Amino acid sequence: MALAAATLASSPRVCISVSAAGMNSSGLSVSLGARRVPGISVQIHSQRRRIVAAAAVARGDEGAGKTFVEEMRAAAMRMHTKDQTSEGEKELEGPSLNELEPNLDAYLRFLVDSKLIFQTLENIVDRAAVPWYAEFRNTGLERSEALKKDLKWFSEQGHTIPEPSALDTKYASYLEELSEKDQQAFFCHFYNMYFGQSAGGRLTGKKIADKILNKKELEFYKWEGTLSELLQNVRTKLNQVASNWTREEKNRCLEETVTSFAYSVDRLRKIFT
Ligand code: HEM
Repeated sequence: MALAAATLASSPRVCISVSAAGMNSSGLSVSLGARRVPGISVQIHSQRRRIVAAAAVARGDEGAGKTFVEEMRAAAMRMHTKDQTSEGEKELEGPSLNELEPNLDAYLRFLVDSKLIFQTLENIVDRAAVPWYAEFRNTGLERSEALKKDLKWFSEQGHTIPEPSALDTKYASYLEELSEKDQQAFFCHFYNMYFGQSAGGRLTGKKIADKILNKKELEFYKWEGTLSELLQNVRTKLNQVASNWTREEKNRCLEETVTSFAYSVDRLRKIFT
């Protein structure tokens, strides 16, 4: 099957190349490195290698003394396109998100999918099958309750709330599985979902609200307390936990950034199609 890089890469600000080579009839399913992830197909080997190599460079030269969260952030920034942030390294392929109109039905689907993923992350840390997950309960960054309120509001406005997409349903299962089998990789998703939402997620939400919601600020983009402090508390805890990880475990976490972006970028992209 022809390369479907276009599926994600030609969409606004999307920077992950996607291969359809392993698609099955139910949609997308391709192995991600050694791990098989149902639901999304991404050519990641070279990207993962680049992220780990860049992390090594950062530790050696430019970033000696970097905390692990700084390493995770650097890996995430590398996955951005240059127009998203000055630290982005990817070329923009296709039109910029700013040039496209968001679609309200698609945005509702995005909110439903986001609720599913945040709820999954929050359930996992609440259950704390791995004891240190409990450190990340009630951080103040939780988003599922806020999204519940937003969806109730849309429903009251007469909108039909859709079911979660098949892809994000699979992503939720993937996170459940990862949380049991690979704590380090799981925490990469945790980090990117919450920190991404507080940065680019907020910017995108504002642009969408300006265009199609008459500037209404959704609860999804509001935090109780001072956001910078909430983020800093979580950074501190993440650094504490990661201080017990081997270099190999840290690298596994960094490599997972590619998969985390693949799912989130796909979720975002659909708002504009
Ligand atoms: C439309 C798409 C996006 C835009 C416009 C965007 C933009 C940004 C911007 C402006 C920053 C702040 C850079 C700075 O500190 O100066 C940022 C940070 C970040 N973004 Fe994105 N981003 C997008 C998508 C994503 C996605 C899909 C993820 C991952 C799921 C993500 C994860 C992150 C993370 C982890 C940070 C670092 C936050 C921190 O250090 O507190 N971003 N992004």
